[in-house]
Amino acid sequence: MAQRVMSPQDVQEAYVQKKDRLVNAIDSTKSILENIRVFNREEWVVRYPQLSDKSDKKRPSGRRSLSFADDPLSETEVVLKQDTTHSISLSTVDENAPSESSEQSLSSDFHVLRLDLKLGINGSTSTSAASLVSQLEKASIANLLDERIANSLAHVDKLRLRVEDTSSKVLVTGDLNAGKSTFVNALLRREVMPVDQQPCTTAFCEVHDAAENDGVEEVHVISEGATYDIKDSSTYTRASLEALEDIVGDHDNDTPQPQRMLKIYLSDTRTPSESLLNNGVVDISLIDAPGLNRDSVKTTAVFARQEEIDVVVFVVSAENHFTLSARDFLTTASKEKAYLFIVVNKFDGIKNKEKCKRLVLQQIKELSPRTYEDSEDLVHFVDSAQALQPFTANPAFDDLESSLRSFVLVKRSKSKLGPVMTYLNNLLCDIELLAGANKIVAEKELEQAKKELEEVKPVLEKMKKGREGLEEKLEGVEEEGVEEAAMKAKTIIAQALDRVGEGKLGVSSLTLPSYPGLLNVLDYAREVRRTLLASLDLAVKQAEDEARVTTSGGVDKIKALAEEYLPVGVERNRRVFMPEAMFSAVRKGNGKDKKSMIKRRHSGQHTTIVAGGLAGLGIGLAQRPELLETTFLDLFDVHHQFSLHFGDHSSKALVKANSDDEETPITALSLLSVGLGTLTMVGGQSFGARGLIEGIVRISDVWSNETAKKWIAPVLGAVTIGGIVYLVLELPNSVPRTVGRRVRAQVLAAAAEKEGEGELEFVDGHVGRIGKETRKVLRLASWDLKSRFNNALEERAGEVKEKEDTEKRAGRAQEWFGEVGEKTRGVRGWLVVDEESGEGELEVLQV
Ligand SMILES: Nc1nc2c(ncn2[C@@H]2O[C@H](COP(=O)(O)OP(=O)(O)OP(=O)(O)O)[C@@H](O)[C@H]2O)c(=O)[nH]1
Repeated sequence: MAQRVMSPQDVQEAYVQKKDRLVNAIDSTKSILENIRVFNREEWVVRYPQLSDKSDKKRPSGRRSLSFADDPLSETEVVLKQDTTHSISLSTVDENAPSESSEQSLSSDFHVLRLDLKLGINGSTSTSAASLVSQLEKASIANLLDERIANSLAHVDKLRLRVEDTSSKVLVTGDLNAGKSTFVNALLRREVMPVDQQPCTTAFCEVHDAAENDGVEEVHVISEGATYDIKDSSTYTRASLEALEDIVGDHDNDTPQPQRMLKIYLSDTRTPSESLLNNGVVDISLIDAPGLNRDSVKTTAVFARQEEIDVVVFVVSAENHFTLSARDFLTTASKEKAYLFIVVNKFDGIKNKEKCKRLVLQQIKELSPRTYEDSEDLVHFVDSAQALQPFTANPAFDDLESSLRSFVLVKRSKSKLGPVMTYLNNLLCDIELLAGANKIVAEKELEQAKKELEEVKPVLEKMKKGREGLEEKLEGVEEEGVEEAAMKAKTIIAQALDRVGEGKLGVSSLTLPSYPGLLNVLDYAREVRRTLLASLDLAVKQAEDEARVTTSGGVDKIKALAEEYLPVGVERNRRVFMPEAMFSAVRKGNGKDKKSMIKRRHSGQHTTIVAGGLAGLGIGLAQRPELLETTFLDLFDVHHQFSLHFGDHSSKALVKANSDDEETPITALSLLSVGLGTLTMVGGQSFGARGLIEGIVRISDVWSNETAKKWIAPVLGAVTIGGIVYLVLELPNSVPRTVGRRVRAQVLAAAAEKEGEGELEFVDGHVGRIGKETRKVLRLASWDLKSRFNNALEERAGEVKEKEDTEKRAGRAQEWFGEVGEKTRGVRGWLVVDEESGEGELEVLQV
């Protein structure tokens, strides 16, 4: 207690410092809490940690299992450390680190921010709590936490007001006639309170600095039942200081009166360093309570318990020592409030002062041991009446006064700042725990996001790079396939058509019918025609089959590209390419092929590609009646012979045909020449066209000769008969040729009619159709792959974006919670200095 000589200024300064530190701490805590709320709302759902410290013998001390209210089953082993400032820090367990043995029993639960999440009746077992709590969503827990923080903020606001409130009340009480009023007057250095040898104080007289009442000295008698408000004059009646004696003593002592409350405003002219009321730090008000008697002990005891009473000054007469009621009160009060200041009054009149002191202290020791321990500060032997004498030195009373001032301030920091500090300290602990746990979550999430990004990002990059290549390759496959199919088709069909034109079969798999004899020559011609047409059909079919093979190859290539370009986990096209479904629409008319036509297998997850054919472009020639019609012309093709030799344009109009034939000059047109033309056709091989024409011209010369007219007719007749015979004999060979030529021409004509242009539309039409069909299938397959690829790309991009966002958010949260932890530790640092103070020592204030 060496520091008790500390000057009142020092005490005040220390108090002010402490108060300021506390206010700063409150403000910092508030801002931290507000930031947490904002962060919780805008950036990161703050998780509510649960630390279980199940007594696990194997678990090194300080280790806890960290889980979260919204996810009670995920447990992380953490180390809970408390440093010299009692600051809590959480860190994940480093298995390699040596386990430190910490003897401290660390609190691992929330004090202030605790959420009552245990909904069950016996929610104490972690399993039942876990199962109940797991039903709570992360967000709703965060909301609960937010609410809790909001409440706590409101409370902190109240605490701040309390800390900043500089008013402090000193209750003066004691036995009847102990000299309480005299003591109060001595403190005020004025005779304000009525003093009488008879017990006179019947009201609680609260003395304030007149500054609080605009400098006016007066008495406010608080109306019964009203809550005093200096600004509301209806709650009290005014009276002058002079009337005080009347008010206080204005009744008969025999009838108990309800305790009245008075406010007395006094100006204290002394300097703040001398004045108790106007001390510049706290607005102390003195309350002169009625003397303790049977009726008022309780009232006074209740009064003493009130929060705003910082110090209880107990006045006891040195002459009487402690009466029964005094003992009663002291016992109660010392239990309630450990801070009692005892004034042993009327000491001047005591003869054996040492004995008196000894006896009084002995009694105090019994009644309030803690007061006894600090008796040098807390027990004063004075004479108040003496102190009131002007111009008299009274060191004992001066010492009392100085002690009382310090005591008021120290007790004040105990009673007002202490609880605030404790609350704040607990709150800061909670924030540290919250920040520490959330930092760990953020770290984990960050790691997870990083790990996932490491997997997803390269895939995305590869896809991005591969995108153009894939498109190019797909285009290549399509073009190549179409080109190949078209080329093959062209070769096959054109060759077949040329062969048919020469009277040969378009494909080798068929055989021409054998010649049945002259009588059935027309049937023969019809049969030849049909076979030739069928061979053309087959050629087209062959071309289609080739296209199927080509397309199939293309589809396989696209599949290979899918394997190459689509990342793992993306669903491949599960459709199965069915080559027979290509060109299927054309086949519709063909009963035989119906089965192989369009097979849609709904079984399983396979669906067939249905490639529609191009209807009507010449396939199924052998079924077309207009082409099957066999006429005389199939036996003797007059038009052909005519155009062969004279190349007439009009004949060309009739038979849009063979442009390979060499152009011949146009001469006169006659039936004869047609006939001769027929001949020419028959003997085509041996005579040669030009020779024959020359012959005809020579014959025409003979025609004009008169003598020749006589023999020419029979000669001509014989030649004609011979020719006919020859023609008939030649029929088995000539029919296929004639029919073939006609068929080729007709087919070309029919196709051309359809197309309305160009002569080679039969071949080109089929080639175009086959190419188109091939393209259709390949395009569908590449489109599928492309869309799969693009979807996958988009998905990966989205995933990467999401992961990157998570990474950013978690990174920020980790940093942020780290900062909060640091800040919180800093704020706690300010408090700890104060917290370490002992019980009621003045030295605390010497920080
Ligand atoms: N000699 C001496 N007399 C004192 C002292 N203090 C008070 N007295 C006398 O004791 C009597 C009672 O004093 P009060 O101050 O009225 O006592 P109180 O405790 O306020 O009385 P109640 O309020 O009625 O209980 C008065 O006659 C005072 O003059 C003191 O220090 N020395």
